[in-house]
Amino acid sequence: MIFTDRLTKIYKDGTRALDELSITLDGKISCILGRNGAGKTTLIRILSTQLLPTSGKALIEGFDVVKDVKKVRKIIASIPQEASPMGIASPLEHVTMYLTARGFSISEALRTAKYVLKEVGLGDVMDKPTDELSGGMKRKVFVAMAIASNADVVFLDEPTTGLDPISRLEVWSAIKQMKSKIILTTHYMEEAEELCEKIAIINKGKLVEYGTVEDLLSPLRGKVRVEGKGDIRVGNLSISYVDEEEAKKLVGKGVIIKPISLEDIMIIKGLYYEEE
Ligand SMILES: Nc1ncnc2c1ncn2[C@@H]1O[C@H](COP(=O)(O)OP(=O)(O)OP(=O)(O)O)[C@@H](O)[C@H]1O
Repeated sequence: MIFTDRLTKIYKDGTRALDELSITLDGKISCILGRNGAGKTTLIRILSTQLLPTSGKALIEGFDVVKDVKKVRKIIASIPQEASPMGIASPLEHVTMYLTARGFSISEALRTAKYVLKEVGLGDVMDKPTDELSGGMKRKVFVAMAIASNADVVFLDEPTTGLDPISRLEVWSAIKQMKSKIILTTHYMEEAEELCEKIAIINKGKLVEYGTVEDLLSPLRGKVRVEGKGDIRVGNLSISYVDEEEAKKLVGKGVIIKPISLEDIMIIKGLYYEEE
């Protein structure tokens, strides 16, 4: 369980990236969803003991991320957004070295590394120097490290950013098979819907909503999204939410009708409106 109490981070330039964020993440896979700049990376960096909070408290499985750093580091694995692999080492060497550093025997590390690299779709390139791999493949090397770690809690900061659709599916499938508790940040709604038991939506460093996909979608239950008609403006788009019966009457009248998704929750919460 991950727990924060009034967690605040104010950077040196005065940016308040987290603003008294109190949250309990209790899902097997919990997602932190938010737009660019919402505070997701700041939260992950604090939880994974890479950054100190300005004030407030955060606990991972009961251990304080400031006072119990060593204990926290033992039970977590984290892939930072900006991680980049060492050029000449192969994906297999990367993952194997990482696992041996975490206490795996060499044979166990090799076996696990090979298995996980195949799972994320890097089976054919696991012996190549990583600097010969594409950007998306390099990203997958780090996702594979976190997945293979088998840590109690694994933090994945935007694990599928920059990946093509097939790679994204491979990573999703590997993530679903993990035994670890996972905290994942994303701004892809479909990723959160596909993977996450619990979702926390944050904006400007504050918690906007927390719950299962069903909980979050409940304000719009029974409705559909109509694009091309309505008072809600998202960029150049007019949007409204209407009952299915009402939507049927709009068919053929130059509108697009779509099922409700988490994106709509972001819209009704005001997170996708034009900036005032
Ligand atoms: N080192 C830093 N110094 C000053 N401000 C920072 C620093 N790192 C992040 N910020 C600011 O803190 C806020 C939150 O940033 P953060 O990277 O946590 O957001 P995010 O939700 O992860 O965004 P993204 O989806 O774009 O990665 C932003 O306004 C950002 O500009």
